[in-house]
Amino acid sequence: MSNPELVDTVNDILKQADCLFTKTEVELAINKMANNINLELHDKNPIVLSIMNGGLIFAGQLLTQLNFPLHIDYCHATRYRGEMSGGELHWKALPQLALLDRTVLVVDDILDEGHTLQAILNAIKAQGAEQVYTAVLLDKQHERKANPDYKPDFVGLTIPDRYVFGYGMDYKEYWRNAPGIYAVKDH
Ligand SMILES: O=P(O)(O)OC[C@H]1O[C@H](OP(=O)(O)OP(=O)(O)O)[C@H](O)[C@@H]1O
Ligand code: HPA
Repeated sequence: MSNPELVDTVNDILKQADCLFTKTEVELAINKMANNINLELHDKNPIVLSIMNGGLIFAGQLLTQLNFPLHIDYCHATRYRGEMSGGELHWKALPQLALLDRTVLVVDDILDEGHTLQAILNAIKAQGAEQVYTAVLLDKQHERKANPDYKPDFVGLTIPDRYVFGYGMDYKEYWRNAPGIYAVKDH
């Protein structure tokens, strides 16, 4: 269903947004993360678990730069569901590979309040994974973290407390394809 008014509105969101990081800057951050992950996980035969949908683009770009044997799987947990603030976590797809005694690298786009990552880590540990690492492209800076002591193993970039989209992250399910990290005007 085409909807010219909607298309205009969605285009305006990108036009009015503030670019926090360009494509080049994000790519550089992902390169650095890949180098660190290569050093740390090269002999661990890990499962790289992408968290859909937001983790899709980051995981895709990261994976081609990992230079060691690994398996790929995904799960889908969502608590924003097209909104700008999070609610209850819904599991839409669980990992298919057996995680027992494996090293798992969880790959997601953003650590915001951290409820999503904590729930995923709990689920992975409950399945008997030997070791769990986390890689997030963005860590949002604020005082609302579910677990303020938790730090991901690999972080690409830190961002201020604004609602962002691009590189897999959505604004009302749009602009996951935006080639940079953008903050919505006035948010
Ligand atoms: O740290 P939190 O406050 O829990 O938020 C982070 C999570 O929120 C987003 O997912 P979302 O629920 O929007 O699902 P989606 O990836 O399918 O868009 C994002 O991709 C992270 O997984
Ligand atoms: O700032 C955000 N943008 C997009 N998705 C998100 N999920 C948590 N925080 C965000």
